[in-house]
Amino acid sequence: MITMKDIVLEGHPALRKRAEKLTFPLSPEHQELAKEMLEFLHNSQNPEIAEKYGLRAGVGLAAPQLGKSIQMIALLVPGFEEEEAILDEVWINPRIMRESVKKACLKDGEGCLSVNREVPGIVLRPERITVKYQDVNGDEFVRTLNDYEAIVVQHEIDHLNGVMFYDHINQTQPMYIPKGAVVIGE
Ligand SMILES: COc1ccccc1NC(=O)N[C@H](C(=O)N(CC(=O)NO)CC1CCCC1)C(C)(C)C
Ligand SMILES: [Zn+2]
Repeated sequence: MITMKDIVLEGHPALRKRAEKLTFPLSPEHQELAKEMLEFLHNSQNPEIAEKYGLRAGVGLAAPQLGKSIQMIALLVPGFEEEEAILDEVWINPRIMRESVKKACLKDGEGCLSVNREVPGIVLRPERITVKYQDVNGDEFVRTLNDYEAIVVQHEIDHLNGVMFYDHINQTQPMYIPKGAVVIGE
């Protein structure tokens, strides 16, 4: 099972490379990796397992964070109360096709499973995105997301392009939120 020691930290080259597109059918190794990545997120959101293995509660994970420079991300965005998760899946070769002009940000900024420090600052991202991706079988999907799930997906796709969340923080005014931006978590 994947635990925190398998997740590379900032400074690892895989976090600053463009990840390779995958072809289908996926190799058995890549099929197994997809399963393990989603299982890590489920484990990390299970209080007993997370406690036992010291897992940070993850909502998304990108293959480069495991040192694998391939275009694969796992997403587990919980629903509200006990309803099922909003996103519980692995996306291959995701590509943002459209993005809104309107921006959104998390009130308290972002963190990262590969960053073991607080990096204060607002991370502005398009509030709504349309993403094309393939599932582990190679079937193609187009999906429009907004708000929190759009932020998670953009954070993970950034990892496939060697981008870290703090690359988006305005160095001169890190806390500045432009007028008209949607603030999530208020
Ligand atoms: C169940 O957990 C939650 C429930 C409700 C709100 C938030 C969370 N958890 C998170 O935001 N978790 C973050 C996360 O997984 N990531 C993913 C990551 O590092 N991917 O590479 C960072 C988030 C920052 C914005 C979007 C993803 C960490 C870095 C704090 C572990
Ligand atoms: Zn991250």
